[in-house]
Amino acid sequence: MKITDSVRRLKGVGDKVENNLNKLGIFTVEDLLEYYPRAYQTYDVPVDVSDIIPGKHLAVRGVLHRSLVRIPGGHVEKTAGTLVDGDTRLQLLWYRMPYLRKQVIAGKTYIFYGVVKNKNGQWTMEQPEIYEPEAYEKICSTIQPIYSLTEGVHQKLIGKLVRQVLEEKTLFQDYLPEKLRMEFQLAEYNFALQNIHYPKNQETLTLARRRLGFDEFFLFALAIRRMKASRERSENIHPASDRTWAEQFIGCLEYRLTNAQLRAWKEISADFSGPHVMNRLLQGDVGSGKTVIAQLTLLTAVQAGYQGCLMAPTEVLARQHYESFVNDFEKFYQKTGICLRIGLLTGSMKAKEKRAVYEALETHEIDILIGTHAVIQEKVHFHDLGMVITDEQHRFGVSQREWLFGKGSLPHVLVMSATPIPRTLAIILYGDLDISVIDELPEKRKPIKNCVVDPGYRPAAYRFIENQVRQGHQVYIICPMVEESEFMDLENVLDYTEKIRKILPPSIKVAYLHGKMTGTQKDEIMERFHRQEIQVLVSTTVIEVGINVPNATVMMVENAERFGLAQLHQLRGRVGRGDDQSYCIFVQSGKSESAKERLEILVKSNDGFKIASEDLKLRGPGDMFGLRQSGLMDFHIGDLYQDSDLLQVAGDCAKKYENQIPENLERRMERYMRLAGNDVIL
Ligand SMILES: Nc1ncnc2c1ncn2[C@@H]1O[C@H](COP(=O)(O)OP(=O)(O)OP(=O)(O)O)[C@@H](O)[C@H]1O
Repeated sequence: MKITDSVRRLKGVGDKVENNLNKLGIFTVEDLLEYYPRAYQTYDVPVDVSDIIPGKHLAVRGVLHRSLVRIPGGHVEKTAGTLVDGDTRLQLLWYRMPYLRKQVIAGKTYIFYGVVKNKNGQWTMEQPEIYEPEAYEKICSTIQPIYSLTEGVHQKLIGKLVRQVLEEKTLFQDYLPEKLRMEFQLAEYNFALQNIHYPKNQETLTLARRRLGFDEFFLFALAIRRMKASRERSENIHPASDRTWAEQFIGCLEYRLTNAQLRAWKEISADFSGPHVMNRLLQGDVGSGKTVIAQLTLLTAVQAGYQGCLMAPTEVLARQHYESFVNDFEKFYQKTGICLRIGLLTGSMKAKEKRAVYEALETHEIDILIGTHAVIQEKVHFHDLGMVITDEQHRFGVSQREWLFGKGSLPHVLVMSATPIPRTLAIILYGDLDISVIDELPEKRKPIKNCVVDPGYRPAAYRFIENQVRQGHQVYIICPMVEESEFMDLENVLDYTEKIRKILPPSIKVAYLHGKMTGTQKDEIMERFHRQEIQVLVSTTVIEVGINVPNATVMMVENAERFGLAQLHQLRGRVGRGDDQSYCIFVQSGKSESAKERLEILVKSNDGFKIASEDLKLRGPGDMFGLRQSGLMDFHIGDLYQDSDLLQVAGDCAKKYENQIPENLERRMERYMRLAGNDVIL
């Protein structure tokens, strides 16, 4: 067997299973081995009912004195049973599993595995796994993997297939020389694979994770270094030396650019007149003012006679940029008489509208095109594209390269990023790009006032919100779910909107926004929010990136404990974008002290990188696969924030051993580049 073989080679994989595995992105044996568990379960020694500890995964031993019964009522079919031990009773509850009533026999001893919660005043274990004592014995004191699943692929199947491959002892040769492994304290590769799937104990799991995380970062860093070394910087065929429009534009702004913005602009502007095409990263924390730099850049390209294009990661954001560009360049026109023609192209536009945009681009009747990535890649032909601005999640891969360069236009490229990463790490990750950093917020900005509260604070929060709206401001409320779920007791956008409409006076317009709405519906809501026709927007995290409504001054996050801190930091970045004092209310449901402590980090700091890194320290390495930070450069295991030390090690190692690494690593390098969202970077 070779690792590049199809999973079809494995015992137990026929057409149907293969198809289902493919849905999970598993095509080859290697894909399967790198389909790492999303979490682990520790199967401890069983306890008696009287010894249960709520809130923890537990194995409880007990005899059901009566058969399981059906619980009437509710939307979902329920089956229940009760374990009794002296005065303590534990209710066992299963949803949609009526067959258990026949399988589980009264009078027999079982082990029930799950989390004990207080449900309506009763200790309850929901959806417990059921084991006969002999079966439990086999897994007792082990750490078992939990894989993400899809229809037709269950835990046991993946486990069985993975074991089958792991038994092939000769499958992998560690490509890292032993000397290097020793120097950087890295486990051997086969050991790591074995222990990431079936850890012997917590310690071997930590070692495995470190090694495999290292591999991802190392090969990625190596690929970036090789690319940088091998790439001959293309010639600058779109020089632009006249800055007068940009200077006029700066003169028309209602605010002064910060020193950091001016510095970034100077660096970008120097690229325009340099000998090589621009390939630059513009990095700045939330709300630091990257958009105006993008405007200056595009304006300068247009002044030199070229077209420019700005690609946004979502439709909502593309439209928002479009509206603000049209607005800002209209003001510019009023003051200077210089007219820029802006176009919009998104997936949800009608075919006829799109055709009109294609035509206008070819005939150069549009100077700046704003759109999403999806549409821009296909049928678009520019007359002379000189400048492309994109975001970090969409650095260009092979297909986009064809699109960009196939037409011989060789434009400048500026990549924008709001991910707060220290420069040393940015150099490893973006080593192929020049880097400009906006490390300063506009001077008039007042720091956001934050608080972490429990749900009992809501009435006061609503009064506060009402007050802010009376003063002309707007409010976001974030819920983790779109609609109610019987499995998770979390706030959801639809019910919350209904509830808060009743609580707030009718003059306050409340609307909702979530990812299941169509593009047009979302646009409509966002436009109305921009126009201040909506004062309170209840939303999922769809508004996480980029939304800019400076009039919004309150962000209330329900079930804040459910989110990663980096994500909460991005969310919080939606307020505090204007001169007014802004507020962020994190509502923590549940009493967990550690969750509160985590959220307090946000209250204390506004430094995105520090926040994400502190988060890890608090949670400790035991929670390695817990809440991931928001998904920039999704490596399988490595997380930029949690593993920043490892990234640094991998970067150092790539630098030091660049020329001593075996030749045949190309395939794997490419693999990790693709993983991180970059086929091959320009
Ligand atoms: N120097 C400045 N002084 C005052 N306000 C500014 C300055 N620069 C930008 N702004 C304003 O700050 C707000 C945020 O800027 P912008 O939308 O460019 O942020 P961003 O860097 O793109 O942030 P994010 O990554 O969160 O989208 C905008 O309303 C913008 O007009």
